[in-house]
Amino acid sequence: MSLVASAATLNGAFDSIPVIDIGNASTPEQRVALAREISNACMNVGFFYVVTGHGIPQETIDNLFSVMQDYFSLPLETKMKLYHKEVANFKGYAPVLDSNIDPINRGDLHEGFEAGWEELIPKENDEKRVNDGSMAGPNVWPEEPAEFREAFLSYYHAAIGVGKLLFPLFALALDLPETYFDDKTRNAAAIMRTIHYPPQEGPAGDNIVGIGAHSDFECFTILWQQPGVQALQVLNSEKQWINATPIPGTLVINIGDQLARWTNDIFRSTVHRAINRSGVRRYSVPLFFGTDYHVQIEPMPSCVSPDRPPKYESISAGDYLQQRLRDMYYHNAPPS
Ligand SMILES: O=C(O)CCC(=O)C(=O)O
Ligand SMILES: [Fe+2]
Repeated sequence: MSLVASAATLNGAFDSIPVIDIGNASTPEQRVALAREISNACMNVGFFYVVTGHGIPQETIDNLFSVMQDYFSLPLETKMKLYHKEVANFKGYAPVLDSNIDPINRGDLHEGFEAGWEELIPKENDEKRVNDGSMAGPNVWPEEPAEFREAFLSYYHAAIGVGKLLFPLFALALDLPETYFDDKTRNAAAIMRTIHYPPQEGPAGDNIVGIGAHSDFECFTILWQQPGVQALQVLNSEKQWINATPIPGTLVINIGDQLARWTNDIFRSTVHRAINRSGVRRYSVPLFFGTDYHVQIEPMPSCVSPDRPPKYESISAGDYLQQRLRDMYYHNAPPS
């Protein structure tokens, strides 16, 4: 069955999020079977958990979790020294209510710290940085906790490894050669955020939630969420919010708008939100994985048919991302 025909059989009325074991993918047969599972998840849900084989050591996760807790406990004025509206492309610190991802809301009840690609041992001429085009700009790092940069980047590079495992599987899932994305993802354009959601006790419906209903901007997101604290919810086609309960030892993967555009919405970029009503602080770490920023994104031929004409114009990945970031952060007063 063609991709377009398969997509037409799936209606997005899921009531749970699939868990996919990416550990057994060494033989061609295993890879094809795995790609089929991924394809179904992307066409019907747009979200899945990956279990085993993601390869991020527990110690790397624990170290990041520990520095995040220390960092977000610092006084606001210390964190505001790296305010992200004064840093290129929004790297650095964003305080609570600074972003508003859902225009019907008043603000997102979380604070975050964001950085992009950087070698752990700094390189004088890091070609990956230089090639970032419209998204270029160095990272900034807090002075304390002292281990913050190392813990952040160690996890970052491990998560990039997960993205590199997934792109060939997405290609197979789209009936493309496994190498299809290789020359489009040389610089692994990826921005990672560490996020702290304070517990929320106010009335429901006051238009402030942890992060309002939205879809992600890049190709796909690799999310670590703190075990034991439920907050993330995913919207199905029946307009029901389905809990993406943290499952220890897994990462959550979700399709973003760039891959949805590329696949003419055959892969779903599903709306989600996070509300922390647990009574305790909650931490999460999304890494937004994209293509190189100069890559043009337009519906691919295998995802277009007479019944499914192209839904999107061609746009460069970097320009698209910049526009979406501006809309999110300048929700009250757009920059002139
Ligand atoms: O914190 C979460 O669980 C989700 C975060 C998220 O959706 C985002 O940052 O785009
Ligand atoms: Fe998101």
